[in-house]
Amino acid sequence: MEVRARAPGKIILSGEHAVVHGSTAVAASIDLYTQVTLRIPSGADSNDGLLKINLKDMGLEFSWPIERIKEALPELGNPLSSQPQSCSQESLRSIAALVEEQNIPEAKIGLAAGISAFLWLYTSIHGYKPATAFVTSNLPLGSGLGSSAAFCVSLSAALIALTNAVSLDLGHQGWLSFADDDIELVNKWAFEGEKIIHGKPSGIDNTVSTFGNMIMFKSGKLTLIKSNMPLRMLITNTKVGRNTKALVAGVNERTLKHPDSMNAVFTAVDSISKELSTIIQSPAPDDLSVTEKEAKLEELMEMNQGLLQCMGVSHASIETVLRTTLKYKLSSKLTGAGGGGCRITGDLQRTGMLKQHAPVVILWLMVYGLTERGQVERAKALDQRVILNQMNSVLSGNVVDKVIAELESCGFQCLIAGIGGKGVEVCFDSSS
Ligand SMILES: Nc1ncnc2c1ncn2[C@@H]1O[C@H](COP(=O)(O)OP(=O)(O)OP(=O)(O)O)[C@@H](O)[C@H]1O
Ligand SMILES: C[C@@](O)(CCO)CC(=O)[O-]
Ligand SMILES: [Mg+2]
Repeated sequence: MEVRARAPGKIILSGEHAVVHGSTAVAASIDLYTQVTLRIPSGADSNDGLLKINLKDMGLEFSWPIERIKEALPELGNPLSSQPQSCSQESLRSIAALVEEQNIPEAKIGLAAGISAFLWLYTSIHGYKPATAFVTSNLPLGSGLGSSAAFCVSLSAALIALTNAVSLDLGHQGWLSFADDDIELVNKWAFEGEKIIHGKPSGIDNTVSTFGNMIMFKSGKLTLIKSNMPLRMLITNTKVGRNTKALVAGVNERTLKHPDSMNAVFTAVDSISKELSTIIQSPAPDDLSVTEKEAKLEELMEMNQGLLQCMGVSHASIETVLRTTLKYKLSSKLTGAGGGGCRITGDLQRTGMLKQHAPVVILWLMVYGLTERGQVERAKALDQRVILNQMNSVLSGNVVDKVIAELESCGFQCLIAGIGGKGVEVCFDSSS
């Protein structure tokens, strides 16, 4: 039996961190994916009695004799794939011991969290069957683009697809979506995996990776957003090391120290996310309103970035990107968990995690109307005379090319991502 599953990464347009404390956030899927191929051997083909995970991009493989897993996690003999379970502290300790036996290279120790989530999800859903999971991804790990969620969602989808808990057409050619109830199950299992990696996730990352599109999310509930604006994002990767779990814990600590002030910050973020989603969804009847909407979105983004600074999750490298884009009158904000304040960076350095984690932080800015493709889209939406004026001023400066060149000269990486595409899908057909 073999199945492939793929799940997208995400950007958060507004509300990261505050969403963990009950505020509204807005997120969209991006066209970068993690893919998991799960092979469960049948009959004589025993896979040597091993459970394996092969991280193809990194050339790493980890494996455990099934007997060793049985001994470490004896309570998982009767897996209940239709009932997502949280990993107990005791199971977490047993899983940590199984992961430690693998001697993960020091430079890749951040992978331990992902491998732990794999062991929990696999054994909770399939019990003690030998199998191999192959993983590939074009998302940077630990960057703010939801690599952990895309990993947990694609893994959960592949695992669930090979159980009786869902009904899928095994003869279908090409990529296939889950039915409504089944997709909820994938999302719930993925959330259990995210809990192992993040500590205290809000669930926004696994939800947007599962359902795709653009979503508004608050206290575990999602509302799909239909954007009436062709948004494009320039994502800048500052390549500064960070880790979501530590950053979320840092905001939590600050909230315990200054509950009233931090709650006021979270309330402000809630309003920003709500206003942002109203603007994105509102119809654009005339030229002026499109421009006005863009200006308002930029302002809201700037305000959200200021509040993220209050939460202590910005970073000197993020400030450099902000200053650079501001020179071209473009607003940016960090997306995802951010880059760590001085105190958290201190903690990370002490535990050696700064060195060990994939070193990236992402920022984004709107480039609607500023790229060549954006010009075409704007041309469709706006009056030709107005466009010519705007195009002239934009093209003479060639803003996006200039800002990208300057950001890259600082050592950052830039990419323009498509947003709001499909969520998780599976495929049983090895030819596609
Ligand atoms: N393809 C993958 N293979 C194995 N482990 C992965 C993979 N993708 C993510 N992970 C696990 O997730 C961790 C990164 O998760 P983390 O939440 O810190 O960052 P992120 O999800 O990229 O960013 P954010 O949560 O801010 O969006 C990695 O260190 C690893 O343990
Ligand atoms: C920082 C955070 O808000 C988003 C990470 O992408 C954490 C979460 O919501 O789980
Ligand atoms: Mg994550």
